[in-house]
Amino acid sequence: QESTLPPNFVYVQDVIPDVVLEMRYAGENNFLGMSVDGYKSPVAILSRPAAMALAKVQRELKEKGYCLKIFDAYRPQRAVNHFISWARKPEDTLKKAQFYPGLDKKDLFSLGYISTRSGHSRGSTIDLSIVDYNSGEEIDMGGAYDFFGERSHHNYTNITPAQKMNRSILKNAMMKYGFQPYSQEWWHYTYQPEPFPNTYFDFLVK
Ligand SMILES: C[C@@H](N)C(=O)N[C@H](C)C(=O)O
Ligand SMILES: [Zn+2]
Repeated sequence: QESTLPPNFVYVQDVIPDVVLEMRYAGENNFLGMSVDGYKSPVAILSRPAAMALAKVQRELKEKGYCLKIFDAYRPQRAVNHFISWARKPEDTLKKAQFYPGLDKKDLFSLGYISTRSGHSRGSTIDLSIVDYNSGEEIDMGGAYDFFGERSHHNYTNITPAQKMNRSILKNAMMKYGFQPYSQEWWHYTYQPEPFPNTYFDFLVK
């Protein structure tokens, strides 16, 4: 499997066999409501250093009864371009109620919820949550993945203490192994130092 990838990229499942994948942009359960350009298979790809660090996160969380669940990892630039063309079609509001009820889709980039030059395309950024290791049930983060609004911000206060604690469990484990959080989205982390800080890759996810 690995031989089809550029040097220093790996399939996350090859490094973390028990990781849970729900690759949203390879299917229709996402803010566009359609599979996104460049995603040919529901697999997660990362730079090797990021994947190795993530394996340490998984090992630590597993001891606490949790398992990582990945929603997105490496994202081809053509997928980002698809996001941009989608945002330019104001008449298409198919998934507005679920993913961006309080916002105009044309503002999602300027408000920081989607990037035209995304860390995901540099290969060391990941969107993820945690689930119960045995049941696979998602841990309550006080907001859904890719909900674009203040509820997703790390400093949002109108969630329960348990939900805050759950966000902290993920954040503390990720930061311990070199992943930096993103203030606007509780699920989005970038491994530092990035092995490809200036390269926006466009190979297919397959
Ligand atoms: C679209 C969302 N999942 C995300 O990853 N947003 C950040 C800002 C990005 O596009 O890099
Ligand atoms: Zn992200």
